Amino acid sequence: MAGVKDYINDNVGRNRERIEEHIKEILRLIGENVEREGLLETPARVTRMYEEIFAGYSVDPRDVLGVTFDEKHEELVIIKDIVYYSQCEHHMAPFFGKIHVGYLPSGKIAGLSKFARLVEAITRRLQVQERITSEIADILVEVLKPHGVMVVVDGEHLCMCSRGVKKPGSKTVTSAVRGQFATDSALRSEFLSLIKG
Ligand SMILES: Nc1nc2c(ncn2[C@@H]2O[C@H](COP(=O)(O)OP(=O)(O)OP(=O)(O)O)[C@@H](O)[C@H]2O)c(=O)[nH]1
Ligand SMILES: [Zn+2]
Repeated sequence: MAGVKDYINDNVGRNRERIEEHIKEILRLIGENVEREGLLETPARVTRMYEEIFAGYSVDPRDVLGVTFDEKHEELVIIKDIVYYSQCEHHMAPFFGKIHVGYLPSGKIAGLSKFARLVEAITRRLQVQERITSEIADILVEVLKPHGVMVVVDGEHLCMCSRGVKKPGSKTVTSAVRGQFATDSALRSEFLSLIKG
């Protein structure tokens, strides 16, 4: 498994030639001329792109929160507007949007950049938006053991825009609440109003 900061899919690296060959074959099968100039490098380019967009498989999301600090602050912390790009597992089409994370620390905080790294590790895979939302919440609960966590994700799914039902601009919003956020509606409202601003 690659180091946390490498963020590259090492399976793709190991299987580069075979992946390139399969992409070439798909191009042939859709009726393309794989010998034309514009496509000569495409299998290699797509393979390099897979190294990036599927980098999450080479990172254990728990590891990115490895560095934590003991801190007395036990009130709301919000990291909002974390942009993500993921690939839907049904069509392998991109979906993207913003992720907002709030938590109530119980003596342990994580470095702010680690929340964005957690998002990267979870979204750079084949995913559904609901699972992204609950995985972020559950991993934060597991590692930081906070009093509560709330995660809100919005997403625009290209499989609903450029194909299929063709509804560009429609947004999916998902949320997950854990701990105190599940029982305290004022806390949920505070979080929601702060992520709007
Ligand atoms: N719940 C959920 N569904 C998703 C997500 N990404 C894509 N989908 C949906 O996955 C479903 C797959 O449905 P299928 O009927 O098997 O596939 P399809 O024939 O291509 O469906 P259409 O998109 O309706 O043309 C579609 O309704 C997609 O909109 C996601 O993150 N969460
Ligand atoms: Zn899809």
